[in-house]
Amino acid sequence: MRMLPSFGLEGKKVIVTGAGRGIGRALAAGFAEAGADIALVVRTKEQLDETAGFVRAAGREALVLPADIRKPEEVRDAVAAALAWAGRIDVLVNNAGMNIRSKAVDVTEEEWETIMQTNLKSAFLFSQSVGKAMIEHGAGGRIVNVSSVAGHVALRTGVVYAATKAAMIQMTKTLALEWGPFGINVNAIGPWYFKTPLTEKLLADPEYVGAILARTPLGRVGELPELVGLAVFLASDAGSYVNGQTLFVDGGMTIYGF
Ligand SMILES: NC(=O)C1=CN([C@@H]2O[C@H](COP(=O)(O)OP(=O)(O)OC[C@H]3O[C@@H](n4cnc5c(N)ncnc54)[C@H](OP(=O)(O)O)[C@@H]3O)[C@@H](O)[C@H]2O)C=CC1
Ligand SMILES: C[C@H](O)[C@@H]1OC(=O)[C@H](O)[C@@H]1O
Repeated sequence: MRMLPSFGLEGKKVIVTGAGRGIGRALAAGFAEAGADIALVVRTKEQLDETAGFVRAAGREALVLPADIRKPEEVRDAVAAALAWAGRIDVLVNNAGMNIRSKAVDVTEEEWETIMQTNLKSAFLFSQSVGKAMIEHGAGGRIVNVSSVAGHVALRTGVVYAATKAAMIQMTKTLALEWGPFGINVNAIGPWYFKTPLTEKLLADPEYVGAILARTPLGRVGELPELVGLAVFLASDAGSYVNGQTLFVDGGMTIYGF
């Protein structure tokens, strides 16, 4: 028996949500470089088309699926279209997410609903549709949820966002328990700061970056390939016995006591 399993994703059929920019675009490009064909889901079609270009430049196929994942019917339609295109789904990456950085006393019900629907409900509905298809197909599968350090430690970037990311961690464990018997691994990654459109304004503020680095043992923010490598590992043969875990890709931030 070989002692080094494959870290590749040759021929795998993958759905990446929030693939229009930032972490989702990096994940889609990295998964394609690892050999996967990618169904890309996001609202802004122009950004989706750009990401599809990266996937095709890696020699892989890309399916562009414009959708507002706050709408359950659009989630179900996207999964159905991906299944019709690929015949099966091997990996689901629940990446799409957003934040409204309000103080708790200022959070409106509309903000609550938007953040919850985008970050948590959509991830569950995608998991439910894809999980059903994986079980019916009978060949197992992988689900990788993009949570956050905010789901594990307290940040100053909003209580509702934090609640969605903590819920993702528990949803990961529970689905891993329920779907493990079907050979479906469910894991999460918990990023600390990475430079994307979601965080670029914050990371442009030297004082804010100083506060980040003061809590980060590695003394720097992450680079997107460092996050992609972890996600590919979880989707690959090399990660086949990891299930129900949340791996923080955070430079050591979540272990920083004093
Ligand atoms: N960047 C960071 O430092 C960190 C990010 N994360 C998490 O990583 C994930 C990606 O974040 P990041 O890349 O930085 O964010 P970006 O804002 O750069 O990208 C978010 C993506 O999600 C999509 N999206 C948002 N709302 C919807 C919707 N309703 N329907 C469909 N697509 C939607 C956006 O596309 P569009 O607007 O076109 O719909 C976009 O493609 C998020 O879950 C975030 O919480 C976690 C920790 C740290
Ligand atoms: C690290 C967090 O997930 C990230 O930091 C921010 O400011 C974003 O809004 C997210 O909360």
